[in-house]
Amino acid sequence: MNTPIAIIGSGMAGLSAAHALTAAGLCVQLFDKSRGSGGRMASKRSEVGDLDLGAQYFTARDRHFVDIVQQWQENGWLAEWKPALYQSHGGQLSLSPDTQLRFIGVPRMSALTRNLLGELPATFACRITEVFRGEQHWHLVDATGQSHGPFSKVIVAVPAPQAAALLSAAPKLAASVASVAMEPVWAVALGFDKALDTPVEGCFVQDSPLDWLARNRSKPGRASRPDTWVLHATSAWSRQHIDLAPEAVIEQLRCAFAELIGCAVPEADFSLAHRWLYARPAHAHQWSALADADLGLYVCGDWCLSGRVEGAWLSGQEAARRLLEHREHNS
Ligand SMILES: Cc1cc2nc3c(=O)[nH]c(=O)nc-3n(C[C@H](O)[C@H](O)[C@H](O)COP(=O)(O)OP(=O)(O)OC[C@H]3O[C@@H](n4cnc5c(N)ncnc54)[C@H](O)[C@@H]3O)c2cc1C
Ligand SMILES: NC(=O)C1=CC=CN([C@@H]2O[C@H](COP(=O)(O)OP(=O)(O)OC[C@H]3O[C@@H](n4cnc5c(N)ncnc54)[C@H](OP(=O)(O)O)[C@@H]3O)[C@@H](O)[C@H]2O)C1
Repeated sequence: MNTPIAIIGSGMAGLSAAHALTAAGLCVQLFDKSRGSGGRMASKRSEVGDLDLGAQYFTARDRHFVDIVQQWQENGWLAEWKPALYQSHGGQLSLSPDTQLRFIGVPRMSALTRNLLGELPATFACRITEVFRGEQHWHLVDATGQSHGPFSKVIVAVPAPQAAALLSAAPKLAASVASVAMEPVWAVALGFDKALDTPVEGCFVQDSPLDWLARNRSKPGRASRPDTWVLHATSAWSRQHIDLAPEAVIEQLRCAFAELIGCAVPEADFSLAHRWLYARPAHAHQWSALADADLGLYVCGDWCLSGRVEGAWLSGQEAARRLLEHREHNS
């Protein structure tokens, strides 16, 4: 049997690499520090239903990604989201329809990555802290000190600041990855027993602590009651308020929401806040994926490209392609 390939991170990039490698007949083993797959495409189960706190939707522009998105849609894992879209500039709210196709996992964003995970071998609640190479093979050590291996190659598919810490075996690679800054985002969910009196279902926001807001019930497959909303702060606001208590974040973003939405906003009947420390890369890159192919160490993630779901998928594909290419040349 093949010595398996370790993939650290079961977000879109890690799952994309896993699919490309298993399609080529190789064995993979995924590891994730969370209890499930999906990473920043996660959805939170709550008393008011599932809430997509990270990625809100995604677009498909690359033709390979367009093709796979179509397959996922045919499998019933995705739906198109057609919200009544608004924009807010300087406090002025206006309708902002466009023709962009936007996709979401159904019945929650994380359903897509759960479907992609399928039966792939994966170890969850396992934070990898060390990646080292023995004489012939790679081994991983987790936060409890347990070691995992042997593996023929390793793909690190986690946000850049977390990846850099795992790359001490390849100092040049580690230095490139460590140069990538990622920005935080505070996300807040609000639930109202009595629906808000507004036609807004999604809104791109400028000149506010908020960057984006979405109304859950406008998304296919979501509960219609209570009326729940997800608000994202800008990265600048999130950085400035990084250590603010969640209750204070909720109140400040609720006030910003009330100022722009153009209808009465009562106290929320439900609220929660989630802090994404590494939400998006500070700058876009055109790296696709990074590697020390002779060592057998590969790095991928949205931050190698656009900082979007599409970029994460493309980056995972590229890491797998480079691994397979190197393997072929050396066989
Ligand atoms: C608030 C927010 C809103 C967003 N909105 C959009 C949007 O509307 N549209 C869009 O296209 N994109 C959006 N994005 C970006 C999108 O979510 C990401 O581009 C994409 O999900 C990244 O996938 P990834 O696999 O590269 O990384 P991740 O999803 O971060 O996956 C990395 C995985 O690695 C795991 N991990 C990390 N360190 C370790 C370790 N040491 N050991 C084991 N496991 C580890 C994590 O638990 C995680 O599951 C948004 C992101 C956020 C945070
Ligand atoms: N919050 C986070 O941490 C994020 C991390 C990574 C990505 N984030 C957001 O994801 C969205 C995905 O971008 P894309 O796939 O390119 O989607 P688009 O819908 O095309 O949006 C891109 C960008 O364009 C502006 N925009 C698009 N449509 C409209 C419209 N109808 N009216 C007004 N503006 C529109 C908008 O940019 P602004 O700078 O104007 O707000 C969109 O952001 C994308 O939203 C990322 O921010 C979040």
